[in-house]
Amino acid sequence: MPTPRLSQSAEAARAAAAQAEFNEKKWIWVPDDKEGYLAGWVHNEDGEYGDIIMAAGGEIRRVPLFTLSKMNPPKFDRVDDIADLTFLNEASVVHNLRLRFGSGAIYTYSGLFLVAVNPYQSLPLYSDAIIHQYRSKRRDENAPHIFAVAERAWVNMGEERENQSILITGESGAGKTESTKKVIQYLAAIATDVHQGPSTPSHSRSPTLPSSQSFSNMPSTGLPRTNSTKLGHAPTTSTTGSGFALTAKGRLGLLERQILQANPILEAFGNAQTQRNNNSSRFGKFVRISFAPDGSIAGANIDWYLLEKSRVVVRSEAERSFHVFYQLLAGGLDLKVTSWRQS
Ligand SMILES: Nc1ncnc2c1ncn2[C@@H]1O[C@H](COP(=O)(O)OP(=O)(O)OP(=O)(O)O)[C@@H](O)[C@H]1O
Repeated sequence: MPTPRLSQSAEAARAAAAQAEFNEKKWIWVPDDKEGYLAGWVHNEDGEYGDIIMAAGGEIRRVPLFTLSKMNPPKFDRVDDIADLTFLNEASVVHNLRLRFGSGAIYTYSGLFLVAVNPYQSLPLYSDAIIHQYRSKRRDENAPHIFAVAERAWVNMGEERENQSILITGESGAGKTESTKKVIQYLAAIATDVHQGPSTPSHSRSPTLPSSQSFSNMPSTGLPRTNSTKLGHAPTTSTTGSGFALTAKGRLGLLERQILQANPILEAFGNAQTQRNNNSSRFGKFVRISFAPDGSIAGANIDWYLLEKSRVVVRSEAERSFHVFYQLLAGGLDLKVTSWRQS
């Protein structure tokens, strides 16, 4: 057996020490108004209450025992899949997401789901190189990522010959619209790969039946009143750049570009600055992408629901109307379009 490298043995020693320290005490999470949860250990239990020594500072807090949550051993820190935690409680989930976020990992699995924590800054996570890193890989071969979800849907479509859906949900400003764009970016790149050539890696077989994948990003209330846009016969006039013009294999096909470039138009008419989000979608969106038997994109359809039309005439003072009005004014005044679009 090869001798472990120093860094590996140092890491193992650190883990063993952390585990030994953990074993010495009854570690728990204490709810905290400011921090959410703080680490501590039980010093003394007395009926329904316990005296807890807080890990940061050594302060002793007397709290009801039912408010405490069990802590997972340190080997579970930064685990890729929350479902792997021994103690699956809110405090442990928040702790894991926080640790991961602190080291730049905004994505974490939770069983079949993917949790995305909005970084509110541009991270180098969506380049062509990263697309290739996720292409044809199983979920456990890479760190959690929205591309892995898109890849899984793609592979399932081919293997099961069934339509696939990806539901993206969250509160306003959580990152639903951005996540939807990343899924489309990935699928467009894959489809272009299929178009362009033979280097499709092993497990990424092309689907053998026409099929479709859909993504919805919908408000949670009300009956849908839908409108729909078909892509595939669109005029050749170009729209503003999508930011996804090229894949590592070359230029995207016309359809792939149309799908990506529809977003700025939709966002101009349906998005507005709110107090929570500078580019808030004021409508629900259902994107359907159809694939041809060879795996290339055959067409796309976008349904939209429940546009908040009242925003045109009434809104709070701190918010704005739909972007398009400001863009028209800016264009008319020969000014630069304001920076509502960040990507
Ligand atoms: N993965 C990401 N990387 C970098 N920034 C992001 C990411 N996701 C979201 N953001 C930032 O957060 C902002 C809000 O995200 P987004 O518009 O996707 O939220 P949303 O959930 O669609 O909100 P709403 O329901 O109000 O439309 C984006 O404009 C962007 O600045």
